[in-house]
Amino acid sequence: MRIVDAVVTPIAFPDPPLLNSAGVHEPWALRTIVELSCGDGLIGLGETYGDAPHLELVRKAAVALAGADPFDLTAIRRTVTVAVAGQDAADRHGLTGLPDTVAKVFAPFEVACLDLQARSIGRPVYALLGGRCRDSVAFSAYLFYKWAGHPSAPPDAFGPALDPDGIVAQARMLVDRYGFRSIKLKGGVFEPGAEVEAIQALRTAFPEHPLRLDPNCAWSVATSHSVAASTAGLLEYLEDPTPGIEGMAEVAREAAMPLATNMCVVRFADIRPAFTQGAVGVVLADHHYWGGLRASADLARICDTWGVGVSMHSNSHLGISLAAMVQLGAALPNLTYAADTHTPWQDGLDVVTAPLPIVDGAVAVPDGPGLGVELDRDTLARLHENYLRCGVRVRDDTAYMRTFDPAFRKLRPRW
Ligand SMILES: O=C([O-])C(=O)C[C@H](O)[C@@H](O)C(=O)[O-]
Ligand SMILES: [Mg+2]
Repeated sequence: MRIVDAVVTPIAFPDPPLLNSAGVHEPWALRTIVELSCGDGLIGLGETYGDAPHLELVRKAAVALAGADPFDLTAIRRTVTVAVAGQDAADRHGLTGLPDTVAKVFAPFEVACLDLQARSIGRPVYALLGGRCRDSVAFSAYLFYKWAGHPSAPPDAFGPALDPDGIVAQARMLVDRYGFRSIKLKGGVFEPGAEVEAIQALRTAFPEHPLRLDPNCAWSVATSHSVAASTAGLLEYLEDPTPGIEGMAEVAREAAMPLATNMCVVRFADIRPAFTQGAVGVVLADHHYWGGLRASADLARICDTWGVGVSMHSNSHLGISLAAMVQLGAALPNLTYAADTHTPWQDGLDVVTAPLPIVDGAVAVPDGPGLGVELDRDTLARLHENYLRCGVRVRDDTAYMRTFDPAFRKLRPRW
């Protein structure tokens, strides 16, 4: 098998005004869809970020992959490394430098190659990751403070959520629709006491659901200590309360609950300092920046060796990413927590013909060949038209927030 065609399509889809410590989601979320074809009717799919500097590198890598063997991921990674060398696509996660850039650019091609490999033998992707450990992969309800709608548009269907009652109503809507069995609140938006009240209200409304709070490093070490003390017994984990491995380690020494992260352990080089200092009890894997599904499985194995739990991180995404997360989640023996997903916020819109449904808070692992999803070409074309027209080229929650509140700044920590 040889790759004869690598098609890279940037897309944009509507996104509600979800608030976080950096600002607010813009009306359009960007993604890039990768299709690898071997000329025999088989197509492998991948999905990644849509920010312009990243897209440019994905395009360069795609050109360089013509003629590559989709089974030779070592050679494909080498080709990607050469194609992106010297061109840093630094991003808002602080991912920067060649190893981080290679991991992010290689990831959608690795997923697409695994999709191709699996399709060519009529087996699901999880079979290439060591086999299936579970029949379904659990996801959590991912709550956000949000405005009623984007200020330039009418209110959206989700409604506002700006206080504990609004957060509980949002949780109720997501739990009723999808059956989620655990709940994560994106914090770092209001002063910490208000967010603790929201957690207390969630605990009263959902006595059995494990709860998580993630302020994306909006708090100092001292504030984190105090929030950890007032949420002891309420949270299954507290995610990224404060910036940096050292700060997290200080908080972890006193916190009753494990600390989780997708911000201070984001590459293999972070593991030793974070784990030796006891900074985190849970790592949120994300194949989009850890370098694909196999690299994420390696991460999970290292976590297991250290007695660190594994969950999964998400950014606004569509159904190819969800399918990749499900295939990975199926194969990870130690996926001990429900994974994050932004899927409900896309309100049914997808780039695949039959999106994997979330039922009873979980996605049943598909047994069909490859990732288990097919591209919806009409929707792909429509979302690409959105991309051409929408004018957004890099996700910038802070700049968008500043159009409404010019004094707003991204402060980490803020409180
Ligand atoms: O767990 C996290 O930190 C995230 O999911 C990061 C995302 O960017 C989230 O904050 C968002 O969508 O605003
Ligand atoms: Mg997080």
